[in-house]
Amino acid sequence: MAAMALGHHHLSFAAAPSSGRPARDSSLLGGNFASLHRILSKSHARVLHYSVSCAAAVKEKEALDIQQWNDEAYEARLQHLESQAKSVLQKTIECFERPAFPCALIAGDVVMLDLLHKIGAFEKEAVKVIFIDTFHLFPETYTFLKSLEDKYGFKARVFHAADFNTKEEYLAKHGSDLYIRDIDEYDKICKVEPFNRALSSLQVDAMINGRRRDHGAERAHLEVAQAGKMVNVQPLAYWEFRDCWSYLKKNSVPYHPLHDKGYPSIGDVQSTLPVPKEKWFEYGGERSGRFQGLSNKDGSLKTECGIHSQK
Ligand SMILES: Nc1ncnc2c1ncn2[C@@H]1O[C@H](COP(=O)(O)OS(=O)(=O)O)[C@@H](OP(=O)(O)O)[C@H]1O
Repeated sequence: MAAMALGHHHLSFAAAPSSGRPARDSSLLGGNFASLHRILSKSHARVLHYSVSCAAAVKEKEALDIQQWNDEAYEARLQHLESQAKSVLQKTIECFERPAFPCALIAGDVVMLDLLHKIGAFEKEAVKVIFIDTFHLFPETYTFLKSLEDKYGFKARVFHAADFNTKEEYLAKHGSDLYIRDIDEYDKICKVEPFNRALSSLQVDAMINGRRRDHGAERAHLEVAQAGKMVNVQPLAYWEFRDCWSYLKKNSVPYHPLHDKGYPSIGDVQSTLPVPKEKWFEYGGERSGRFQGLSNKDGSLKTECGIHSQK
C-alpha cells in the first residue's frame, strides 16, 4: 500500500490482485479474448483500487472501485459508438440511393454487417455488399462469407478479374506468381479494376467503409463522412480495434476463423501473416501483418493494394 498527500486530499492505492482466472478456450471471444483484454488494459489498470478521502469536504471515507468506474465508462463509450454508427448508417440509407459496402470480412467489417442488419439495411438491399474475389483469398474467407450471407440475409455482389470465369482460367493465363513478377499488374487485374467495375456497374453514390482513426497516421483525422468522387461514409471512424472486439463479444457476432489463428487482418494468402497478439492493439497494429515482404516498384514498402486510393 502506498500513500500520498495532495493538498487537502489524501489518496491511497494498492495494486489489485490478479483474478487468476485461466483462459479456458482458444477462441478470441473466449479465453484468448480475456487475455487480450488483460494485455490491453495492463497499462491502465495496474492500480485497480483507490480509497479516496477528502479531509475538507467528506466526513466518511468512501471506497471507490476504479476498475468498476472504468468499466462503466467503457460500457458507456461502446453504447455511444454503436448508436452513433447506427445513426450514420441510417442517414446514409435515407440520403443516398445506391450506397454500397465493400467488405473484406475482417473484424471491423463484421461489426459493420451486424450494424447494417440491426438497422434493416439488407431488407430490399438498401445497402449492397461488394466482395472482391481476388482469386488469392484464403479458403476460409469464402466459407465465412457464405455463413454471413445466411445469417444476415444478404447476397454479396461478387466481382473478380475481368475476362476469366474461374480462378483456373486466370491461373492458366497469368500463373500463380504474377504478384511476384509484377505487383502493380497483379493489383490492377485482381483488385483495382474489379473494384472500379463494381462501383460503376452498381452506380454507387455512397461508399460505406470500415476505416478507423486507429488504423494509422494516414487515417488519424478521419471523420464519419468525407466528400470525394463519391461520399465516403465511415461509421467506425472513432472506434478502436478493441472496440470492434468488444462489440463482437457483446453481441455474439461470429468472426473470421483466421483471427483465432493469429491474423488480426486478412487479405490475400500471399500477403497476410499472423501477428503476435500483444501487437494487435498497438497503434496501427491491426494491419501490421499485411503486405509483409512486398515492395512497390520504387522499392518502398508496400502498405496498400491501391483499392482504397480509388475510393
Ligand atoms: N475482398 C474484398 N472485397 C471487398 N473489399 C475489400 C476486399 N479486400 C479488401 N477490401 C477493401 O479494400 C480496401 C483496401 O484493402 P487492403 O488495403 O486491406 O488491401 S487488399 O485489397 O486486401 O489487398 C479496404 O477498404 P478501406 O479500409 O476502406 O480502404 C478493404 O476493406
